[in-house]
Amino acid sequence: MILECEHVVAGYDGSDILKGLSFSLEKGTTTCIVGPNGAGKSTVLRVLSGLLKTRQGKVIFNGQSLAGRSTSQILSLGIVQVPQEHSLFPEMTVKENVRLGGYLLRDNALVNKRLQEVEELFPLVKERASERAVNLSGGQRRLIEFARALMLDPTLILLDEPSMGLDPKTLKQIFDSMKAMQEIGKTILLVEQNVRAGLSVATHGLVLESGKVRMEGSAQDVLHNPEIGSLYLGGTVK
Ligand SMILES: Nc1ncnc2c1ncn2[C@@H]1O[C@H](COP(=O)(O)OP(=O)(O)OP(=O)(O)O)[C@@H](O)[C@H]1O
Repeated sequence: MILECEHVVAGYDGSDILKGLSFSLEKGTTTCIVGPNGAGKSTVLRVLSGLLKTRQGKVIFNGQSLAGRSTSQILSLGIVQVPQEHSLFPEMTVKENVRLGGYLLRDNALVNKRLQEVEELFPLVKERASERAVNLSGGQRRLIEFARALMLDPTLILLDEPSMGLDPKTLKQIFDSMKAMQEIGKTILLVEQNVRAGLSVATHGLVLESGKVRMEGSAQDVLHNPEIGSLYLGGTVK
């Protein structure tokens, strides 16, 4: 297991949102977290990236506890998050934005090597290298955010609703690029409102309800579970 969450309690102000959450991620898998609004899906990602501290329980990543670690320490350990809102610097070029993803490396030769690897996986990085990020479409910006996240060669990539606001054609590119990241061995934890598409790209599914795991299993099992189907997939999600 690359990540283990054990009885995690976490929340905001006076209220607990995650109420004793336990789950684990196997290396190289893609897990899609689904569940109703407010279930705590994004909160899970915030805990794993260190933006939110746990109140109880523990998170073990690659054999090490995340307790007391800052967001940049967690980045160095190999967990990187692509946030829900777009996060490129609009006036900087694509290449400058992607290079920034390697800011913790402090070794120019290594940054250049990583940039080359990332360009191979995401040709758009090279094709639009000197374009300012502001000139890209929403889907292209998302791909560049994925590319930037890969600069540290992370073990675990957290994706918070990456398809938000994108048209169906662009959506396919986003999901294809997740598959490409899977193929190079990355472990992915994905929160996706587009439940069917999210579970289709994933190997595992985790159903969250009121801050607890309602069901976990293979993505196909979750996708075809009649109860889950009627709750989250019935009619509204294509
Ligand atoms: N910064 C915050 N301060 C206070 N409460 C918050 C904060 N962020 C989220 N919450 C609350 O925590 C609960 C869980 O939020 P979270 O974003 O994890 O849900 P979610 O499952 O991702 O749902 P959604 O699909 O609506 O994004 C919600 O009730 C939300 O209002």
